[in-house]
Amino acid sequence: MTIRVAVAGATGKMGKLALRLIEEAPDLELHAALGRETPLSAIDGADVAFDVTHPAASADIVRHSLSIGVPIVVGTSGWSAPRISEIEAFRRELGEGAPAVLFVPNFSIGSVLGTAFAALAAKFFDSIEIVEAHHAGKVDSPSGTAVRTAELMTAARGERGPVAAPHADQRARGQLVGGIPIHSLRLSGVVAEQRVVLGGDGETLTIAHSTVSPSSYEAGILLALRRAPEAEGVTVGLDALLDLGISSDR
Ligand SMILES: NC(=O)C1=CN([C@@H]2O[C@H](COP(=O)(O)OP(=O)(O)OC[C@H]3O[C@@H](n4cnc5c(N)ncnc54)[C@H](OP(=O)(O)O)[C@@H]3O)[C@@H](O)[C@H]2O)C=CC1
Ligand SMILES: O=C(O)C1=N[C@H](C(=O)O)C[C@H](O)C1
Repeated sequence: MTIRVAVAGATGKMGKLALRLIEEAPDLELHAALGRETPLSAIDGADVAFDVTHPAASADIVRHSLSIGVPIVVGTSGWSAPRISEIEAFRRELGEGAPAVLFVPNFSIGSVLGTAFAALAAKFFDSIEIVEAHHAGKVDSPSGTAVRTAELMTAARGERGPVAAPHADQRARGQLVGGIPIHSLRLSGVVAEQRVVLGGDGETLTIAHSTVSPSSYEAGILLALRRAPEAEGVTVGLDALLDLGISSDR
């Protein structure tokens, strides 16, 4: 079966990457390539929508896609847990049979594993801080990956409770997500990096991931596009589509 894909953000870096992958894949076909000015009705009739736009535009695209019965893969950043809850409520209003949404903070397999390892380690340490670095053109901070990592680590701590983040009221201590400080660097020469540093009694553990080329996103994009038409409900994170053998409940 051929999966017809509508790409929102088609003029951007990720959109162009998706167009190439669709062109090369025998089981995928381009339904529509949406630019900033393209009416969202161009999505109508697709088997799956793929959103890689801007945090300010993504919610309208997701809502439109759900309203017309098209499942959607969302790669755009800025989807924190409270914003995802709003989409869950919107889907419930649409009733049974509402299409699936796959929020994917990071399509890179190494990044997904790094986040899963961080969640696994979270309850064993007193202190946790995240340092993420991205290319200078990134418009949002902290990164969606860092927010997701902090949310999963906070949830995984359970009864251990929040980490110690002394002097967190000082601006240089980063932005707190779930009590975990996130420090964002925006630099020429960088694609995307994340370093989770955990501190305990007489030791630190660092979990670091680097995307050195956008090619790291390709396998994850293809996996998400192929799974979305049969998916149900709201899924967050590519880990849900992979057999990691460890749990990272949201
Ligand atoms: N999940 C993941 O693994 C990854 C996610 N991302 C995220 O994907 C998103 C896109 O990244 P990237 O391709 O690098 O960014 P680009 O800036 O290269 O492209 C952004 C795209 O979104 C469009 N756009 C911008 N503003 C709006 C708007 N208000 N309404 C509709 N369309 C708009 C742009 O159109 P125009 O050309 O007209 O400006 C362009 O097509 C970002 O949120 C980024 O963080 C990026 C890499 C990996
Ligand atoms: O804007 C980017 O480039 C990226 N954005 C995503 C994020 O915010 O985490 C994913 C990846 O880090 C690249």
